[in-house]
Amino acid sequence: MKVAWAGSREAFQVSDRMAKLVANDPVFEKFSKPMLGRKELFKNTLRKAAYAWKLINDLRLTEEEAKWLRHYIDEPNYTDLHWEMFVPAIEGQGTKEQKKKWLPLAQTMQIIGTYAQTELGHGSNVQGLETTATFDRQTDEFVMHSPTLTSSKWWPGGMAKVATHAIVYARLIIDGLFHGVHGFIVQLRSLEDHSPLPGLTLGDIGMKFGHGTYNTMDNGVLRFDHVRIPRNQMLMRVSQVTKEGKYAQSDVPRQLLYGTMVSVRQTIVADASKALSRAVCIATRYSVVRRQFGSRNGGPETQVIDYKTQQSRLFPLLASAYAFRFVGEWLKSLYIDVKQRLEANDFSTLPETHACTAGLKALTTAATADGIEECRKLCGGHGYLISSGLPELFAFYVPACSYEGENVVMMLQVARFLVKTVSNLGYKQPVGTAAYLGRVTPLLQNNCAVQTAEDWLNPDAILEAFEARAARMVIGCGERLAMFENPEEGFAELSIDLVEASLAHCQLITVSVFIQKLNHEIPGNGVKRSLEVLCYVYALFLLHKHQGDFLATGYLTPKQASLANEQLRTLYSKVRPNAIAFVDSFNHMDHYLCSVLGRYDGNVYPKLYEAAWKDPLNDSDIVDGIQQYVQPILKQKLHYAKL
Ligand SMILES: CCCCCCCCCCCCCCCCCCC/C=C/C(=O)SCCNC(=O)CCNC(=O)[C@H](O)C(C)(C)COP(=O)(O)OP(=O)(O)OC[C@H]1O[C@@H](n2cnc3c(N)ncnc32)[C@H](O)[C@@H]1OP(=O)(O)O
Ligand SMILES: Cc1cc2nc3c(=O)[nH]c(=O)nc-3n(C[C@H](O)[C@H](O)[C@H](O)COP(=O)(O)OP(=O)(O)OC[C@H]3O[C@@H](n4cnc5c(N)ncnc54)[C@H](O)[C@@H]3O)c2cc1C
Repeated sequence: MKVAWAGSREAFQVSDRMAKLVANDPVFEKFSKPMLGRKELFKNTLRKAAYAWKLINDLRLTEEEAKWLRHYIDEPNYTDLHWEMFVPAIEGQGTKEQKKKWLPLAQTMQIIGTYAQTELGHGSNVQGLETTATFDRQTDEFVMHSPTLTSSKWWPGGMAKVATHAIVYARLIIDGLFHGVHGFIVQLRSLEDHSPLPGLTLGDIGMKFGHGTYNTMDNGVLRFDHVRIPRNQMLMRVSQVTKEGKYAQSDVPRQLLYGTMVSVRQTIVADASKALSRAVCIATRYSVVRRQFGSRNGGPETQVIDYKTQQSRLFPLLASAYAFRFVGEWLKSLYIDVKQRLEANDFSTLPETHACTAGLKALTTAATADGIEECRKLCGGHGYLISSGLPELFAFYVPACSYEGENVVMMLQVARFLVKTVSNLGYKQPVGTAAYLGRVTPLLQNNCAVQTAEDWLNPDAILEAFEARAARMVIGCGERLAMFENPEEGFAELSIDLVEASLAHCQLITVSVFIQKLNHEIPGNGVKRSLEVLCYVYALFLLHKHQGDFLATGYLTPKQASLANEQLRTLYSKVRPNAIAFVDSFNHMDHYLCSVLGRYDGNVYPKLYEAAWKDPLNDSDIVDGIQQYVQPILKQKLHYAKL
């Protein structure tokens, strides 16, 4: 199962080696992080990042190994933006000459970059950005300027204190004419003494949610006061500006300017299963250790994992972790394919890839963020302790619902793709993830054939149910949209239904990828059978949760919906004996989990007790402030005492 989770034996070995490397090196200790103040926390992260870079070079780690190393170090920092956004932006949007100049510098970290798109006043609406890049023909330069307070760049990770360069997104202006938003490579700091270059105001935007996690990152604010950069620092694969000030667009579609976001959204989907599996591992192990009620004749109480209600909250999350792992793997291969096509100037699959990355990013991050919080509740009161590992994980993870495309905004992008697909149905056969929309007639006419709970243990029945629900919701929206004279008005009016239809479409993708995975790639019958159980749990849990959709679209009868729920309860009993094996298969080491409740050896209570004593408040019996503020209260008889 460890191999099935990792994707291959080789992938398992690489990640396992890196996990051990990090866990066994004292530099990467992290248990004391929540006790550090911001400055210490940040410096500590800089130290770890520098040491990691040294290890990557000294040990000559491959790109894959380096990624795992950074993952297990488990502290967001400036290198995330450098590797995940700055470098890909140059790769995707730079010309050959630009790549030749900038990539070697970035790949050896002689320069450190960030991605400066969002502003104080605009994040989702990229076309609304206000920063200007005005071409000056006399000097062959662009003048970068922040004309308003709301045009201040706001959020870019690593920008406040570390990055030497940024890809800055700004409105291109030539001779007073606006030519849309483009990316520019801008140097921010001196490579000699790291001071901000003249004309730039740079700072940190302040502490964020949680304590020890995202505050390791220096998210920054940046303002330009007429800062000049050479013309050849505009990323010119999509559009070019000549030294005469002529603006030209190549055959490459404008959407490629958004290409870096497609790349990172794919990474975010691939990472969702890491965060969810981490929370599920902690909650499952603890649910086996924790006992409440049910003791008879002085015997042990019941393990909380044996309560059906605990299972009904935990096991769907376990199944979701596996589903997200497989859909992440699938999306990665889709993305690798589109990347190769884009390099060869084939843009045909970009719209579908954009819809998949946007929608699955929204689906997986929302379910993971909610899932981590559910795992905290599944651990009862102890889940609220930092030493459970869950509060920090939650604080780290929730912004994923907002960054790289706010989730609702992303679902609306999926909706645009689906509406377009439906309106083209007469003359363009949908392919890939939208192919089912080409079979609307049977999907709209046929109803579910399930008659017994057992009938739900059938991938075809499940797939058809999810296809019919999505098709009916999408087509329904399309029909209602057609009644509006102004399509944009209609889209806005129906946006709530459109977001729901998009979710149904994305859930269909996750369910069908899970089923495909079982059909083709699982080594070992035992592993395959166990994963089948999880696949059914995932699908039937979604069906139960959204049964309103399945019933309202008329595909299911209430009886069939309740048979699905009956089968789901039976499936929980099949998951129970393997629950620990399922979470051990994630291969998460204690160092990575950083959780007293999720320890591999199950030795929870002594370690919980021991962890409490490490709190700085327990350094002495009488702490600072007691004599000054508590003793006087005890010694005086004031108003309320007299009453
Ligand atoms: C416990 C601690 C654990 C710590 C663990 C640490 C582990 C470390 C490991 C390292 C791994 C880390 C990896 C992840 C890194 C993440 C870092 C996060 C940092 C965050 C960065 C950011 O947030 S950057 C800013 C992101 N901003 C956005 O996403 C903005 C969202 N807005 C948009 O994308 C767009 O503006 C829009 C799409 C919403 C609207 O655009 P616009 O108004 O121009 O367009 P239209 O809707 O009219 O669309 C036009 C046309 O284009 C199509 N289209 C839109 N986008 C794309 C695209 N991206 N690609 C292709 N096509 C696109 C759209 O569909 C339209 O097409 P039509 O055919 O015309 O309909
Ligand atoms: C931790 C973190 C790190 C980040 N790192 C970076 C970075 O490195 N570089 C960078 O450039 N940016 C970064 N960002 C910014 C991030 O990309 C934006 O915050 C994100 O894209 C969301 O945009 P917004 O803040 O403008 O949200 P808004 O769009 O203002 O969202 C507010 C609300 O409005 C709703 N809404 C907005 N538009 C619509 C619409 N059309 N229809 C319906 N509802 C709508 C949203 O659903 C949401 O509920 C980071 C953000 C965070 C939290």
